[in-house]
Amino acid sequence: MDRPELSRATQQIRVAPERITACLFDLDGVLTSTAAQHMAAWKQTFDAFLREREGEHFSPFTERDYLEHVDGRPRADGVRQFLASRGISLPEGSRDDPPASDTIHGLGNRKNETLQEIIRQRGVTPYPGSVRYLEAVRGAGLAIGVVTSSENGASVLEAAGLSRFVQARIDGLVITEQKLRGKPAPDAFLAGARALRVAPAEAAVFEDALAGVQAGRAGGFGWVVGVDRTHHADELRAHGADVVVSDLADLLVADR
Ligand SMILES: O=P(O)(O)OC[C@H]1O[C@@H](O)[C@H](O)[C@@H](O)[C@@H]1O
Repeated sequence: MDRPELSRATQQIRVAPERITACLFDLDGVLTSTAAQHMAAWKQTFDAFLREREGEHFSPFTERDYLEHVDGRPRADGVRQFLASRGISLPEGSRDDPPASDTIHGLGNRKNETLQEIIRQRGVTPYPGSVRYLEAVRGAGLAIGVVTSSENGASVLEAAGLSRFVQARIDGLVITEQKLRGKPAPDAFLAGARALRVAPAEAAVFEDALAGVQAGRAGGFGWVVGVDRTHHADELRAHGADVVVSDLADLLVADR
């Protein structure tokens, strides 16, 4: 006869394949719901810029533009890549350009002002399934790192109450400081693995951005998990995800 209490007691929760000893999480859209806030800030910034330049009949910034050119990439790379897709080139400028300047960095800083205002209004929420997964990963004794292109990484983690899980953080500021190439290059994830003292083959990458899964694949990571919150699972697979889930809690499988 089946004895449910007994089988529950003997169930183990498996969080990742056996070879994995460390987990490297992207932040926006993977642990916190801030990907939508980034997208909204980029849309406001680029639409105002394009309207000013091209008049009322400008072609607006779309979700597709975000996924292909901006999502997951460091701020200035996103500006450069999106403008290039529209055949626009601006002077590079420098990191401390005022937000009003029409330079790559000025436009990036304009977006950052808008992002911070949106975050002030809406706050930062962690995905409940991601918190459950982080708890399970920590409980299983795996190391945890966050690898995000965002220069706001530390404050977003703190506001979401997730800093307590994180043993190593590679964020947009570290990427600039250490002159790492941004995603889709694997550099930031490789730096995360080094910080946790694991080989890439022993580490898992969790990413919602096409550029991010591409970086995980390029770095030779042991398990690349795509997180699909905007119906782009096939593209995540095509860019290198081994598995795609819609929520990290879906990875918590009972293993008897
Ligand atoms: O402008 P920030 O906060 O430095 O963020 C840079 C990029 O960080 C990534 O995490 C986001 O996916 C992108 O949307 C964002 O543009």
